[in-house]
Amino acid sequence: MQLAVDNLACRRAGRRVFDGLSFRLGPGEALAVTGRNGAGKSTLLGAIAGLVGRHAGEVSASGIGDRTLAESLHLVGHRDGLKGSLTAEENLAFAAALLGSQALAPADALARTGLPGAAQLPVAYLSAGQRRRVALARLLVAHRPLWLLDEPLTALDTAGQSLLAGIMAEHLAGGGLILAATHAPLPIEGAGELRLGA
Ligand SMILES: Nc1ncnc2c1ncn2[C@@H]1O[C@H](COP(=O)(O)OP(=O)(O)OP(=O)(O)O)[C@@H](O)[C@H]1O
Repeated sequence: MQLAVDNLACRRAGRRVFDGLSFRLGPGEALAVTGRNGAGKSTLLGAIAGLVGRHAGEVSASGIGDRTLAESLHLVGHRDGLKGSLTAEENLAFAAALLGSQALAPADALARTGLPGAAQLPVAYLSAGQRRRVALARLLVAHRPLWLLDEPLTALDTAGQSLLAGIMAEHLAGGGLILAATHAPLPIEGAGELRLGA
C-alpha cells in the first residue's frame, strides 16, 4: 500500500489547525508525527481515517485492491476505545468480527502483547497500561496495512514498550506502514519525522 497526502488542510471549530500538508508513506515505512500540544497530530490521524473533516487537499491510497482507505487501516487513538464491561478477550473478539479478515485469535493477540493472565477480566478493572496493551492487541486480530497510532507508548512500562517495538518492527518487515503521533522518541529504526506547527 502507498499513502499519499497532498496539500491537506484541517479546521476545527472553524479555526485553522494546519494546512498545506503533503507527504508519502510506502511499504515498510514509519513516520513519527511530532509537535507541541494542540499542533494537530491527532487531527491529522483522524483526517486520514476519515473521522475528522478535511477542509482542503487530498488523502489517497494505492495498492489496496477493492478496499477503501478506511478498510485498510487501524486507528488506535489515545482513548482506548474499549468496552469496560467486556473482558479483554471479548473486546478483541468484537473487534475481529467488526473488522473482518481475522489474523491472530484474541487469546494469541493478548499473549503477544503480554496480557494472557488478564484476558478474562472486564477491561474496566484493568490498569491504564493493561488497557493500552488490549488496545494494541487489536492491531493483531485483523490484518490492516496502515497503522495510525496516537501516542502508542503512553502508559506502557519498559517491557510493554519493547513488546510494542517488536510488534511494529514485524509489521514494517511485512510491508506495513505506520504513522504515529508521539511526544516520545518512536522505537523504530529509520523512522522519519513529520513535525507539525514548526
Ligand atoms: N472535537 C474538537 N472540536 C473542536 N476543536 C478541537 C477538537 N479536537 C481538537 N480540537 C482542536 O484542534 C487543535 C488540534 O488538536 P489535536 O488534538 O489534533 O492536537 P495534538 O497535536 O494531537 O495535541 P496533543 O499533543 O495535546 O495530543 C487544538 O487546538 C484543539 O483544541
